[in-house]
Amino acid sequence: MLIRLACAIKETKIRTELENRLAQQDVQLQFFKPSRLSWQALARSCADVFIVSSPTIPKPVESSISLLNELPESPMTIVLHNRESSEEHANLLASGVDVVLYSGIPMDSLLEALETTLESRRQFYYAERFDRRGRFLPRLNDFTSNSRDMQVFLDETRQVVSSDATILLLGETGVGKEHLSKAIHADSHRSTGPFIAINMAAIPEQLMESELFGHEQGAFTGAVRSRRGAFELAHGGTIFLDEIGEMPLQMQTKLLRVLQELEFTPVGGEKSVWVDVRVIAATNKDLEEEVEKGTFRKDLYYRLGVISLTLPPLRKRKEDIPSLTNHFLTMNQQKFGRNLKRFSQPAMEALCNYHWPGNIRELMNVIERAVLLCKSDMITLEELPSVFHNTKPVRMDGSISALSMPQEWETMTLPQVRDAVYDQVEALYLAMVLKKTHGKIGETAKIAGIHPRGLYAKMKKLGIDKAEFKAKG
Ligand SMILES: Nc1ncnc2c1ncn2[C@@H]1O[C@H](COP(=O)(O)OP(=O)(O)OP(=O)(O)O)[C@@H](O)[C@H]1O
Repeated sequence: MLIRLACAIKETKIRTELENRLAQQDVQLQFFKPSRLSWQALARSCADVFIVSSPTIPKPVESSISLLNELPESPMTIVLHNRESSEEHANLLASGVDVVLYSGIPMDSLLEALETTLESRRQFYYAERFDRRGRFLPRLNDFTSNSRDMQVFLDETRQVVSSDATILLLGETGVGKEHLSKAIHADSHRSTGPFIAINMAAIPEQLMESELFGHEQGAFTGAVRSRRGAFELAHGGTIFLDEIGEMPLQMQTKLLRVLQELEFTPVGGEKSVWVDVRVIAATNKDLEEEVEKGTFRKDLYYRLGVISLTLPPLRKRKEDIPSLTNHFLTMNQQKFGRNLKRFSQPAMEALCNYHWPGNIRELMNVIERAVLLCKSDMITLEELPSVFHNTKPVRMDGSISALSMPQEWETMTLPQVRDAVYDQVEALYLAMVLKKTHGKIGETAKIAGIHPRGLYAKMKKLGIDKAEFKAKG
């Protein structure tokens, strides 16, 4: 992360020295004119460290300093004092200033003292990250798999961890793209830097530029304070751009430029900011198709996809379902203080036969629910949602099979049975039409009488992959 240093310094010599010495570091300097200083504007600069000459502080000093101390960044304040009076020095410290420096000391000593403050700020961020990293960030060694596809995938991933190249992670929703990108970050030489994730689908279009690149105060109505963007926050680490396929074309052009130069100008700003960031982008969209449709820039697609990795869906790595299930069982036992031994055999079989449209996220949720509902020390079929009660796998080859009437229906409610049957019928119908159209979405949607977007959503939910029908065509 870049450290923002806001200065309102009367001594020109100190200003010049600061500019010269800090220019090459991870420090972004902003100078305010001491003669026309607005304390409110200074406070809105979103700085990590303030350095001000004592005569610039409006009276009463205590309230001016407490205004800075209460800012969301919890900034540090350094006051340059032009007199060597220990009483005034003590008074400044008592009003909440972190460091008081006599401006008459040799320049080297002054800069050294300033450097110590900057270093403690770096440690502040490092400590924050270390905590989070220690508790949450997965490592690549945590990813073990019995599936051949997944093993190949993990070998490929290990080969690219140490490089700084941009990665494009592809795969259906919930397959673990963000989880994996955290592991790539934690195993890379950037692990002591921040990991910043930002989801393009979750940001309104008009705020996207500011979210990514920050803004200066007054840049637009409502921008009362300056704000850092995700790229600046990720300095020294990794930025994860989730749902990149949702990024509007205009922003794609800006992103492409930033990826090429690693330099950007915050909205409403004048100076460009340089950052050292590794970019990992992810999407569950077919970007090639988006390029063909003209909704995704071809040059950006190539730039992002220097290394392109596709995480297999859970239904294509069924060998891993038992170990993942047990992993989530242990996790939830700890979370809810339960002591459950295992899954019954029919329950585990049902989990393995299911087509998992929501992938690992769905599995995680199903296990959490089962742990909460379980009354004995073993999770049975009853504790799984109704769709698992018919363990017959849905056939995706387009052939129609008669609906089965499983024994479990005897104990299910009518709405539960209706849901289970409805999903099964929809899956069989769509598979039949996709087979006929050789996986063409537009044509299938037309026959089905629904919008292509609705068709995509249904296929995603039901775990239907159009590629399976293309191959057969
Ligand atoms: N290998 C794994 N081991 C344990 N938990 C995992 C694993 N992979 C994914 N998860 C968990 O599954 C959930 C979904 O994963 P994640 O958010 O990374 O998926 P995604 O592919 O990025 O989804 P989306 O495309 O919807 O953003 C997360 O809570 C994540 O922690």
